[in-house]
Amino acid sequence: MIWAELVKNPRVMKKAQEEIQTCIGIKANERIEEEDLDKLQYLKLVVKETLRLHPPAPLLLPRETMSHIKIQGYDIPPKSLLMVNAWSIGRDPKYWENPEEFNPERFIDSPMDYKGHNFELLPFGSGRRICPGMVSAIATIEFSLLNLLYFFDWKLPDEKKDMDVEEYGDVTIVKKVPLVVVPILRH
Ligand code: HEM
Repeated sequence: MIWAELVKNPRVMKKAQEEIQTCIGIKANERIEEEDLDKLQYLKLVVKETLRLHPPAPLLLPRETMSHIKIQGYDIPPKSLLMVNAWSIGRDPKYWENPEEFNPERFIDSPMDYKGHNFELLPFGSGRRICPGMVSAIATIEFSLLNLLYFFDWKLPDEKKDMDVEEYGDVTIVKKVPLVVVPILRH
């Protein structure tokens, strides 16, 4: 979904590429190293904003209550199945300004993170069942994104006017209509 959002929001794609240009420049050996990621702030915000709008596991994993509990005035009996809708929380106007807008800048100077402490942003869940693959997943996504933005510009095929960001799935979700974008070599 990152590519769908970046192609739909060329301003964001340009800004992420300008940051790469400024902070990494053109590398003589043409190899991006993992340490290069430390220099990039905006690219990380792009990933965070994508996970807010498009959490790949939108309902996390189900929980079962062990005892009688009360949540926001509702009585929940023991052994009830609870689902947490991270997708909907990530778009709730009570917590997010212009929630449908793809705007990585919303995280500038914000302590909000996806590590399970901020319940407004839960793409990896929270608590003792939080995703154990989070660090590895983030490193892989950021590193792949950096490589693809460093080496290529991306655009819609000529016959396409706009990029849709509709999703589809159940436990995990993917882009509903397969992504078609054209890479243009930069270096
Ligand atoms: C963007 C990538 C990923 C996302 C968004 C994601 C998201 C999640 C979420 C939401 C949960 C449920 C957490 C909860 O209910 O509190 C979960 C569980 C889990 N994830 Fe991930 N995950 C990702 C990548 C990975 C990777 C790369 C691995 C393994 C290398 C992994 C392994 C697991 C495992 C084993 C669990 C079950 C943990 C348990 O039930 O105790 N995930 N993940």
